Amino acid sequence: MQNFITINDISKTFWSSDGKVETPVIQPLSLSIDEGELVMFLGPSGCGKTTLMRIVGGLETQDKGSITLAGDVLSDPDRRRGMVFQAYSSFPWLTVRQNIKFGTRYRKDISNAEKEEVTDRYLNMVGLSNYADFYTNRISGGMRQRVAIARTLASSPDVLLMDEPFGALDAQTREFLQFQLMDINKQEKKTTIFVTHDVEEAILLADRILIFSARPTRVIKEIRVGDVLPYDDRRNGTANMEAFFRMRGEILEILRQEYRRAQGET
Ligand SMILES: Nc1ncnc2c1ncn2[C@@H]1O[C@H](COP(=O)(O)OP(=O)(O)OP(=O)(O)O)[C@@H](O)[C@H]1O
Repeated sequence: MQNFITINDISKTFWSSDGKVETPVIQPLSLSIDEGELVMFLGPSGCGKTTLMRIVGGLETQDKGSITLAGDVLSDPDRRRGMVFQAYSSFPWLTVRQNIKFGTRYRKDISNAEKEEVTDRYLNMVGLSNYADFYTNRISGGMRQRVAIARTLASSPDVLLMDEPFGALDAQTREFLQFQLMDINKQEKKTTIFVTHDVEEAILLADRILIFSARPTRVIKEIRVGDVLPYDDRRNGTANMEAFFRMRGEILEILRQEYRRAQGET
């Protein structure tokens, strides 16, 4: 479905607690995301990427504008939007398996037996079957993040919202989960918004990269990665490296220019 998520003229300003200092973060901004699309948000630090994602997730309210999901206007958080943050979040009094199963708790579309199957499926997918009965305060941070991702997927949201989910992971776990996410996105056609600082991660994962300006933010560049680097090549590790590095260089230059512009140098 085209325009599965639409962001219509959203604006947001934060105010200091005494109401004297305003920080305009998002000026009227509109964009749309298709069903099954994996869109990466890139932009200078503090430009408003997380704020925009939190507004899409219903965790932050916009001053003006609206968000629709499959035609429905969104407000409060609901099960249709699943969020994964950088900080590892899991319930330490539950085992790995129980944590993941917790994601299925409010699902009415599947039976109890299917909830067990779904739990096992995501437990395997994130490579934690051998740790199923461990409490999550007895596993590493990277493993806890895998639990959080599996739990969110088990809840079967229509949209996955990921805020630097792999930012704190070691290189191997990060790469493993990046490929898992690519597979999930393609197999389940899971619409995903993913915030990152990592240009290479953005190119590896994205159907489309949106580069945001400094505050108040707007989209300054849109890149359909697959036009230059076909998805299968990226997934199989056979991407044209010259094209990869050219795209990386172009993006870094846009970010550099935006940084300088925001500092008043250009
Ligand atoms: N609750 C809040 N109250 C006041 N200001 C806020 C609040 N949340 C965010 N901000 C400010 O809004 C701006 C955008 O923050 P946001 O976290 O959305 O940026 P970001 O692009 O995700 O940054 P980063 O890439 O560094 O994570 C920043 O200047 C931040 O200080």
